[in-house]
Amino acid sequence: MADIYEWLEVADDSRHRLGQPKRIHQASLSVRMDDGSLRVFPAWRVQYDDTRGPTKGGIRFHPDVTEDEVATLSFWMTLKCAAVDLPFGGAKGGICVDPKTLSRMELERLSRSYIRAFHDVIGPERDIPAPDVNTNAIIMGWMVDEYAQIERRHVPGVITGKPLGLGGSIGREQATGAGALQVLDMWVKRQHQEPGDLRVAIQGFGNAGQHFARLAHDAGYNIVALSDSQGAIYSEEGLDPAPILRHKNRTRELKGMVYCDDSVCDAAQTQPLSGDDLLELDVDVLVLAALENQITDANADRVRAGAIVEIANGPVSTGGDRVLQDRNIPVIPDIIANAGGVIVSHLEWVQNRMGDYWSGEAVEKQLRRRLEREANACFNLAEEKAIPLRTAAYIQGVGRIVDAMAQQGTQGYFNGHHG
Ligand SMILES: NC(=O)C1=CN([C@@H]2O[C@H](COP(=O)(O)OP(=O)(O)OC[C@H]3O[C@@H](n4cnc5c(N)ncnc54)[C@H](OP(=O)(O)O)[C@@H]3O)[C@@H](O)[C@H]2O)C=CC1
Ligand SMILES: O=C(O)CCC(=O)C(=O)O
Repeated sequence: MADIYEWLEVADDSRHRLGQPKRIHQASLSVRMDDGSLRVFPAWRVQYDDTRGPTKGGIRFHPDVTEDEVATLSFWMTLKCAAVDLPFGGAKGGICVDPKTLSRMELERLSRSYIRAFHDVIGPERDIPAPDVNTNAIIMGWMVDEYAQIERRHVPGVITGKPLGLGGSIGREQATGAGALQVLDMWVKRQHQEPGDLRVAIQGFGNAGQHFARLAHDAGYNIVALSDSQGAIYSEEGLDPAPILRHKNRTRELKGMVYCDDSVCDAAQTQPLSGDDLLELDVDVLVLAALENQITDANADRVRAGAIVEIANGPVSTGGDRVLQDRNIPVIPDIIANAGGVIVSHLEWVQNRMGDYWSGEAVEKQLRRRLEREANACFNLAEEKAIPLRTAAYIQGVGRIVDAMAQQGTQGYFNGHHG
């Protein structure tokens, strides 16, 4: 961050405030298992900065979740919301759990217990959770219901990414993938390239990766490789994500696709691949849509992609970024590339507060307009100053945050402003 602060001549007060999270909430969630035993899961909600508005960010269920990880993710949420000019600060939540080992009832009890633990620190004007890794609309539905039961009233604006029947927004489900494709399209156009000429490999086939793959395929990109946590598949001829998604939903893993007898899958041309090998394929675009630290200083010198799109948060480490910069491999950074999700979450929150709901076209139009404006501003700044796209995106986000801090005056923060 030091270079960003130098660029913007950020005052010491703001540097101190942005140097650590404003609030870290921790809880131990006791959950009754189906067999009668009790398990306790560590959980966090970290609210990094609320200068520009209520804090916003997803909740992650993963066995590797730690307080440090949630805090880092909450910092990136703060930068992301500011970089695309949403009236939100940044937060993130997490539970250290492998949700794949839980039954549906156990998962529901765990999700509800998260809300009971953090009920007092979230709310539509305080902190608004949403889905992230291994959480989805169904889980958000349980959570918003738990919050309503505690409050004894409907409060749909407390959580976004909900099912439509509980106040969710049309378009939120695919928003992260759709936004990432829009940003990639804009970048491709600036390079005077055509989607049909580009070979794309995608790491991660969950909410963000699946929708990106489907929409990119429809837009003419040639998807040659896909991976999930169990392995990868590759086809020189190109993969059609639709039947692959059906297979994944049926079997929960991609790699068996090679041997499946789905008539749309040409097994002869689809080969298995290791997840690590996917990262080193000779492709035009490598899309990272799984977890952090996938490209580091240990493997960045073996990347052969022409460009990288970060749909995941932090998939390229600082060391990896340095190597890619030296090798002139552009990285379209997470806080712009994956901002479609939180942009439509904002639209959902606005609809909840108005009590009126919009068509898919209206949501899509607003998403496109905001991303076009903010991604273009980032691309222009990078070009004008000859700086990496990530530096430009950070300048865009941090600039707005420190301006707002300056406008607050000097005393509010220290007096426990906003709680
Ligand atoms: N959902 C959203 O709206 C947003 C998500 N993001 C970010 O996008 C990323 C993905 O999130 P999301 O799609 O929601 O999460 P999901 O849980 O829906 O999907 C994650 C995907 O990553 C796969 N995966 C996990 N580990 C690996 C690995 N080592 N190699 C390859 N694939 C792996 C999972 O495999 P498997 O299917 O086998 O479990 C799964 O397919 C995260 O970084 C998240 O923070 C960012 C903005 C918004
Ligand atoms: O939709 C949201 O509020 C946040 C999604 C998220 O967690 C993210 O953008 O990383």
